[in-house]
Amino acid sequence: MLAIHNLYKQFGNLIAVNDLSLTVNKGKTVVLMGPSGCGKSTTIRAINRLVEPDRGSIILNGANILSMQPDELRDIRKRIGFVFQHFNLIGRLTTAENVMLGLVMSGMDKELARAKAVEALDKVGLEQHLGHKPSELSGGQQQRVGIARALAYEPELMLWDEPTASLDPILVREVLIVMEELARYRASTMLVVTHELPFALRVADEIVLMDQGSIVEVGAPAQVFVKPVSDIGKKYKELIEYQMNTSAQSLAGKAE
Ligand SMILES: Nc1ncnc2c1ncn2[C@@H]1O[C@H](COP(=O)(O)OP(=O)(O)OP(=O)(O)O)[C@@H](O)[C@H]1O
Repeated sequence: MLAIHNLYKQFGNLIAVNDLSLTVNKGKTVVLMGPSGCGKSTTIRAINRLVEPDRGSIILNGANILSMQPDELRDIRKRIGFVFQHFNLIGRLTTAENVMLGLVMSGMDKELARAKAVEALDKVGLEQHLGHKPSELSGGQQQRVGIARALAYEPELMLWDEPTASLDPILVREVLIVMEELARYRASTMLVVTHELPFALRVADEIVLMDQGSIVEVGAPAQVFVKPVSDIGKKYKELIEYQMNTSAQSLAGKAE
């Protein structure tokens, strides 16, 4: 279980995250949404201390990540998978080698690391591409390698920071399908920053809406997007209604 209490981060005069508290229960998928610049990435990056908050606590299974020393932090990072917007694969390495690299560098035997890489790549549907270089893969496949790289550690918590934001829209779907499968069938605990409304609607156990560094609304998708109480929630509701008006059914009507 992940519990964030009173997280606060300022960049110069700008308050990026303002006394934010949030809980993610084991096995649940929580989707963090909100306008650009509202502090979503800063929050999620603070969890494995890619950003150093000014104050607050981040408790994962009883231990406060923000008070950990470097060696404890190194260990906890192995238990937290992080999928970034940019996949940062190493071009001269194969798919399997990219996934193995972190495991081998953290001291794992090469054969075992390879077996874990193959297993993780199988989970994201890339078992046929073990020997391919990133340049031989589509953007969606490259991001699935990025997901496998995080999964190979068998993390207890998966953090996703806009994993589809740099993808061609046509390739977004294959990544969302993998994420949905992980959320539904593999009982990972997931905190996801995304602007993908269909994913949030289909997969989230809970939606957390942020605005200007603070949480403004929390609830199940059916609550937040159907009966919103916050201004941001109301804007998402309008957006969903707008998108539904261009659904396949109404397109079919136009084609007749
Ligand atoms: N390293 C930094 N130095 C200075 N300002 C920063 C830094 N990182 C983030 N910010 C600022 O903090 C605020 C919150 O940024 P953050 O990236 O957390 O927002 P976000 O909600 O993830 O936005 P987006 O959806 O556009 O990624 C923004 O105003 C951003 O410009």
